[in-house]
Amino acid sequence: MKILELKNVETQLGGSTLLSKISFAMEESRVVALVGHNGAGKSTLMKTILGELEKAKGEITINETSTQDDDLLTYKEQISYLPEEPLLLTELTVMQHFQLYAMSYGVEEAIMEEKIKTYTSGFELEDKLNEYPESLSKGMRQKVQTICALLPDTPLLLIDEPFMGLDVFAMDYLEELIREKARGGTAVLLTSHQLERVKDIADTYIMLQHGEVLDQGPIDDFKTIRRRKHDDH
Ligand SMILES: Nc1ncnc2c1ncn2[C@@H]1O[C@H](COP(=O)(O)OP(=O)(O)OP(=O)(O)O)[C@@H](O)[C@H]1O
Repeated sequence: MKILELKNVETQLGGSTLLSKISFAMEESRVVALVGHNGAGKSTLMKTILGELEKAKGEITINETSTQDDDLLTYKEQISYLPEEPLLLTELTVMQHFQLYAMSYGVEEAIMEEKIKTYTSGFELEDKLNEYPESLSKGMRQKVQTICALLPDTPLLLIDEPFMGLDVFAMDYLEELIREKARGGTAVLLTSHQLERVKDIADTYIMLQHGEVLDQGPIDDFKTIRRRKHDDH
C-alpha cells in the first residue's frame, strides 16, 4: 500500500526556490534513505512533507490524506517526526516529554508504559525519567527526542539525521528499532550522512542535489555521493 506520494513538489522560502520537481512514492514497511550534500534540501523536504514549510506547487498525499483536501490535524496525525536538533522543553521532565508525545497521538497508556520501559532500557535512560533536559548530555537529549518520535505508531516516520550524536551502541539499537517499525508497517524516510549504516537499513534511496531529485533506486545500486564541483552551481 502506498503511504506517501509527492508529485512535482516545489518549496520556496524568502524568494528562493529550495526544492523543485520533487516526485516519489513510498510503500508501507519501506525504509527510504534521503541522501545528498549539506544544503541539498533533505531537511527542507522533510519540513515540507510535515507541513512546517508550505509548498508552492505540487501535491503531497499521506495515506490518502492531503493538506489540500483534509484538515491539517488529520494529515499531521499520520506522521511522526524526529528533527535534526532536539526540541525539548526546559520545563518538562524526560517522562513528561514522553507523556506529552504519547497523549497527543492518542497512544494507549499501557502501550505507552511498555514502550517507555523498553526504549529507556535500550537507550540506558531508565534513571533519567525525572530529569530535566538541561541536566542531560547532548546524546541523552537526542535519545529522549528519538523515543518521543518512536512512541506513536504512525503510517509515516520521518527521521532527520537519527544517528548524529549517538554512541555506537545507541546507533545499533536505533537501527534495530527502525527495522522493527518498518516490520510493523510504518514507512520510514530518513536522512543520514552515515552512508554505510544507511546501506544496511534502507531498501531504496533518493539522492537530492540543489533541491532536486538527482537519482533514486534500490539501495544496492547506490554507489556514493558524487564530489561536489564548484561548477555544479
Ligand atoms: N530558513 C531558511 N531560510 C532560507 N534558506 C534556508 C533556510 N533553511 C534552509 N535553507 C536553505 O535551503 C537549502 C537546503 O537546506 P537543508 O537544510 O534542507 O539541507 P540538508 O540537505 O538538510 O543539509 P544538511 O545535510 O546540512 O543537513 C540550503 O541552501 C539552505 O541554505
